[in-house]
Amino acid sequence: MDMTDSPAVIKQDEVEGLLLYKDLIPRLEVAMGKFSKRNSDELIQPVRTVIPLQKYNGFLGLMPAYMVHEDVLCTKMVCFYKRESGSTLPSTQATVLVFDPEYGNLKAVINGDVITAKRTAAVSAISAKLLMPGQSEVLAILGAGHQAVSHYQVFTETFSFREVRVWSPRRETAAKFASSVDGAVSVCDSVEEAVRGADVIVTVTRATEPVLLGKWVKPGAHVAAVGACRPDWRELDDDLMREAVVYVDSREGATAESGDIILSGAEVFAELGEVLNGNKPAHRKKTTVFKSLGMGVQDAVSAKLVFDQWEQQRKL
Ligand SMILES: NC(=O)C1=CN([C@@H]2O[C@H](COP(=O)(O)OP(=O)(O)OC[C@H]3O[C@@H](n4cnc5c(N)ncnc54)[C@H](O)[C@@H]3O)[C@@H](O)[C@H]2O)C=CC1
Ligand SMILES: O=C(O)C1=NCCCC1
Repeated sequence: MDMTDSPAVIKQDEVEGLLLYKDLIPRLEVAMGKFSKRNSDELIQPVRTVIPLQKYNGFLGLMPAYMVHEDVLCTKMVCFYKRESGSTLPSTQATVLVFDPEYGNLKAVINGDVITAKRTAAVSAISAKLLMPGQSEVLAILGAGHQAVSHYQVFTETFSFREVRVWSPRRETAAKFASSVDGAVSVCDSVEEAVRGADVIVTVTRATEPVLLGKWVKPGAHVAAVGACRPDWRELDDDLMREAVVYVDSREGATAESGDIILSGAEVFAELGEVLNGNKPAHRKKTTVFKSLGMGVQDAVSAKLVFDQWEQQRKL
């Protein structure tokens, strides 16, 4: 591609076909490991800038990242909203801009919704691979929207659960989710019913108050907590946050943005990257929480994969 060319525009259905978990997961592991080394000669990713859209109960997040080993410079722009429980509007909408790091020209405008869905789910799967109990048989998913679908896909592709359960505040939303995926899913009427005895719990809700209480969580279970990405929003209660060993994607992100961490006063034990680097242990036998906030480097490796494959296909 020449630097005077118009940028490629890569749409949602194309991204869907180009971004596969088998390619994404190892690259995310490398990127998170490098991030945790904090070597600015290799990788730069500041905490995202968040602009409130007060009139619309929303936020714009700007998520730039530069990664030398992948030679990728990009920024995601993601709008996310506090929605009513029954709203059918999307909670997040995203676009990723990819630049040539040498010259600064815009190379691609990529739909960011599939990237956001898949890279978030892939990172939760990495957390589970490291932290879930050895014999994990039951997966519970709280929330039944976009992230629930991508989490279901990668968790069932990567692990073998005997049972998968789902809960949503509206039963019909959970039932619709269950009938849309390939495979059996039990629809639960309460959070307690969904999580009792579960080995792995994924929280992918729009909740702003705790929905998952520590007293319902089996000791030793792993929780991948994906929602509640504002300092005053919660998905998990204080009991769970204080009893669990807490892992995060980025310490700076978590201590700036996670209501579950800030308001509970829970201590962050490690970043996933530190575990991947062998610098911190994975406490598989203890109750663990992975608090995900999302990182620009995760979008950057995803965008690079999509763009490289899009270019290859164009040459055929
Ligand atoms: N950590 C990260 O990197 C990312 C986090 N997110 C967050 O993940 C969450 C889920 O995102 P999407 O699946 O795209 O949203 P979505 O709007 O597609 O689905 C959210 C689901 O949450 C449930 N829900 C709605 N209101 C609720 C309430 N008051 N209490 C409990 N459950 C409720 C419903 O089942 C709904 O389908 C959101 O909070 C979003 O901001 C999204 C992208 C990346
Ligand atoms: O990383 C992301 O992308 C998001 N994180 C928190 C909320 C919306 C999107």
